[in-house]
Amino acid sequence: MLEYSELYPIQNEYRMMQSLDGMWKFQFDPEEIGKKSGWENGLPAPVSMPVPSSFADFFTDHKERDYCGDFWYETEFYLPAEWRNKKIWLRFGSITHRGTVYCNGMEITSHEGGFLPVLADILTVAKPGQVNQVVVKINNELNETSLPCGATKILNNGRKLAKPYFDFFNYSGLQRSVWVIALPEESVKDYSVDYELCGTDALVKYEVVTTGEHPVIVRLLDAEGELVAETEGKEGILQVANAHLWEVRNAYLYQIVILITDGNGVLDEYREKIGIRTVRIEGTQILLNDRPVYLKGFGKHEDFSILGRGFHWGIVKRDFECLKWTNANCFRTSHYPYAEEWYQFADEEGFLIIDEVPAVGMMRSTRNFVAAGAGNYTYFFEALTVPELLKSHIADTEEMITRDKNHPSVIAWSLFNEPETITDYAYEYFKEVFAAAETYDFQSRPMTGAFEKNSKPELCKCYPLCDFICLNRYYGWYISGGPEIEEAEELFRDEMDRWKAKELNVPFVFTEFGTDTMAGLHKLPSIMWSEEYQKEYLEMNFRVFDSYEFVQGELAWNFADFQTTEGIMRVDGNHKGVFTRDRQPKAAAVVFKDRWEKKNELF
Ligand SMILES: O=C(O)[C@H]1O[C@@H](Oc2ccc([N+](=O)[O-])cc2)[C@H](O)[C@@H](O)[C@@H]1O
Repeated sequence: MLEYSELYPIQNEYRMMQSLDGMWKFQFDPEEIGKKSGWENGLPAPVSMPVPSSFADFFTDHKERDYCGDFWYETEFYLPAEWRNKKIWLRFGSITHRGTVYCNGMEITSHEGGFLPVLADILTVAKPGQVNQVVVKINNELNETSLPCGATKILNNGRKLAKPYFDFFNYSGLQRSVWVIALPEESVKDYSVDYELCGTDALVKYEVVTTGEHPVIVRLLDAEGELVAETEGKEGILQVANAHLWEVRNAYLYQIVILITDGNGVLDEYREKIGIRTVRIEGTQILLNDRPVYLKGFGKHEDFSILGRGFHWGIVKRDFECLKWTNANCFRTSHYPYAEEWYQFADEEGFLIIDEVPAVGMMRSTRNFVAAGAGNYTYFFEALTVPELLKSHIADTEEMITRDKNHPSVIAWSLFNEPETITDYAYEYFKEVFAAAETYDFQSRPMTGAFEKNSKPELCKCYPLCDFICLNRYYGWYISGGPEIEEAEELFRDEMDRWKAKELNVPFVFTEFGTDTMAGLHKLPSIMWSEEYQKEYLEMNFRVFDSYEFVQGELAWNFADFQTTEGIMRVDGNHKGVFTRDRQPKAAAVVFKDRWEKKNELF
């Protein structure tokens, strides 16, 4: 159980909030002198830096864009005098990858892991009715004891460089919104909901955690704001007659209202939109509200020019318009939990999400695709540092599930992407991760992970942990690409036949397949990297998917082109996007649009 509340901040009579988004001060600390020199009291020579944003792509110099090490942010805020009797917190949507928060010069908290909220209790140091200072010391180095995995190289001149074991750029900084929030002394800390359908009615089972002992009232309002159910107690069941279900691309949202009362009045109120739906696996099918659903969509990234991984509602809006245009119904938050607003919007739009922890790069290589491509065994889970990594993995899993567990859009947890899975060491490691994850989700959603090509049916030790199996496969790209595509299809079918022969009786979802494609490069006959080849590759993949009834979803890699570390396999980023980085369609987008229009998601 986390010590602080991960509930998304809201404003009402009892809860207040103030955004700290805007222009902050910023300073690199390559010599690591900040702490010794008292930078927690104010930065000596700062530049300006927008929040939320990654810092990297604002700069025009290599040393700044590729900066790896410690760096600091600073801002000020006025704390309203009327908030005097409240609990005061700073809430960072994330601090990437780790940071220490100071308020008025005092160290408040530290957090490891760059993709989940950080809460800092500043009650004892913040001054109501005055201007207060916030300083954050951040570090963006990669290692093998926290997620995502990588290494940090030190050049001869002492400069540090990130060496990710994955291909997305190591964007960092304050990439999500920052708030000051004021909560009542006794407040709603957390709540969970789960659903059961009984004919046309539904049961909403709930659990509420508060910071005190006073009684709790829970109400359910329909989309018009009319009361449909009410009950008392920190756990209980709300009965909903003629329930409107939250369906794929047809989202009906209720509002849950949680009140703490002391007999004289209300002490706190928390409200949030929720959707009534069930999700479970039965045989080879994924059932949403007891009906099979075929997943259609993409793996994505939080990635955009200039902002890097910085949150902007404009990107959310455009991406959902493009997703809807392709007739998609799902995406995977590869390879880390996204800003919370993505899930809120998916709840509204009726999109399904496979929510992924940042467990990527669990194969020792400067670029995991080199190791993956070569099939090299890298002894990853035999290192002495593995117990510490496991702790971070479980902590991130707890924080992700605690944060996202009430979103109707979230239908499954992905607990890894492309680790080494062929040893008993890997199995023992992931067994612990899955066992922990199970204890955090009130809805017991299906759990999975994405397997790369060395996780073959005969060798992979970890697939039995998964409720459904996700495969990342590149037959026709990394394997037998271009003129060899017919052979790629045979090899692909051969692997699928071997999975089929295992009679696992679980759904399979393709969580990656795709080709790098330069937008505007046309060639007849096709060559690899041309728009024509991307289409031919997809048509081949679709033939294979459609030959196996246990294939219950296809999430292409990637929704859009995205930035990566520089290297011999990437030309200004990864170009497997079906859309360009500025969200314009390549020819393949129409292939998806047509296929998914015909491929009705509900059977
Ligand atoms: O390369 C890609 O575009 C994507 O592929 C995935 O990694 C692989 C790379 C190479 C091979 N291979 O050589 O077979 C297999 C998998 C990663 O999950 C993803 O983050 C990355 O962007």
